[in-house]
Amino acid sequence: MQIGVLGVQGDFREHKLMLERLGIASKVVRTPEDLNQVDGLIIAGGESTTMIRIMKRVGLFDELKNKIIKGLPVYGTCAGMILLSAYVENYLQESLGAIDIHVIRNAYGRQVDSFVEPLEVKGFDRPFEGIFIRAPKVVKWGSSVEVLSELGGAPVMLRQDNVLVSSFHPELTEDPRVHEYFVNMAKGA
Ligand SMILES: NC(=O)CC[C@H](N)C(=O)O
Repeated sequence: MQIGVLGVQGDFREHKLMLERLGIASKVVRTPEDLNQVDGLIIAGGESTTMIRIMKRVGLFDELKNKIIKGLPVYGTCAGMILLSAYVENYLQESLGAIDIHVIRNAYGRQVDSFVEPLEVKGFDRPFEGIFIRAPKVVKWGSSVEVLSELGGAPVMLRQDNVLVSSFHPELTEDPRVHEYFVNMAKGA
């Protein structure tokens, strides 16, 4: 089993390190061909508009969309969550429509308003340190979406079948539990 980390932009190296810590083989994905070699994909935080532009240029946008429909397990953090969402409410931009959520970009404020908050996550026996950096807020979600964690009434970690998203950054902590959760998803556990 090999997990891909979308390497077009953003803090994908931190995700790769986390997978390495878990003893999981990983690969930086930059082309549609790379995508054929992975059993799951992580989309890091960064700038969603830049990521879409690069993905379209290299043919990754449509290819990834098809693969997700066919069942490829994906996990998007922050900008990755925006990319996977069904609809971005406050900017005119495309998204992959992989999970039935509506998001508002930068809803928690600017870079200087970044914050850390302990989160209760379904299935975790102790809180997870949620790091929020210009995070998106989920404002609508469908009935087939499972909320795994919330903060102040807004979901911050959600799953729909093969798609996992979080508005926070577990790759910036020392805690591998969210990545472990995704690896188990990719293994079909
Ligand atoms: N840390 C992040 O990924 C920030 C996301 C960024 N604000 C966006 O809208 O794309």
